[in-house]
Amino acid sequence: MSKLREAFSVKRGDMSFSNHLRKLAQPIWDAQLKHPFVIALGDGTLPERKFKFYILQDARFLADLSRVFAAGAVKAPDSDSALRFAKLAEETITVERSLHESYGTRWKMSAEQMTAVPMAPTNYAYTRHMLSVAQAGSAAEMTVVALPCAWIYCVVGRHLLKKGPPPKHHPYRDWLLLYASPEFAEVQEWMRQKVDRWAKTAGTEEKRRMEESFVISSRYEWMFWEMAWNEESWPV
Ligand SMILES: Cc1ncc(CO)c(N)n1
Ligand SMILES: Cc1ncsc1CCO
Repeated sequence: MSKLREAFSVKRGDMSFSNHLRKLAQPIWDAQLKHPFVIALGDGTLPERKFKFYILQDARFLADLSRVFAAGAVKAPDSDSALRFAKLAEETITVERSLHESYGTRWKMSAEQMTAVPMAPTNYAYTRHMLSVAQAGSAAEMTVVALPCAWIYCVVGRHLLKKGPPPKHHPYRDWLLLYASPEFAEVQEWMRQKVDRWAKTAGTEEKRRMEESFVISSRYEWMFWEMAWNEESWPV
């Protein structure tokens, strides 16, 4: 596109709302790819202890993300969207259960022991943020608050596998393959379509809330890596 047409289309506001959101959060997204946890996860040098901390927190995170999708099924304005959110709620529980099974065996922990792990501060704050927006907001706001989860993991997964599939002996191979998969990419594509559609009829105030929720969720995604890297705990 020529510079002139580019400037013209921006002026006319041709950019989709989801791309507008991503642009707002771009510095935060760039910072994730440089986070030491993400780099070490990709090259396989991440200490198992930190990975274990992350997976145990993430299992609890996914249980709440599933509730956020379930709220989407309640709020969806049409039955196709309701069905898709209900499926996402189900799939998220399935992914959470498979974490319990595979890593439970590896670390000799029962499902009860895994769910009894207390949430670290950042995980608690992030999931409260999502649950509160999902409960108080519209279907569009619910979708936006959960969009960085699906979209950032897709970007991170693909970034880490840019140079090709992980070798058979890579300790975090399954994780990388899950998030770099086309099936996972489809989740954020569908959510973006919904956001772009619903943003067309959203008011100025609602759009402002969507921008705020998206940026806050993006920040919490960065903070989740930081939480796991530092094995964060409650100060008192
Ligand atoms: C913290 C976090 N964000 C996003 C995903 C992927 O949805 C995940 N598994 N965990
Ligand atoms: C968004 C998301 N994150 C982990 S599982 C899931 C739902 C679809 O696999």
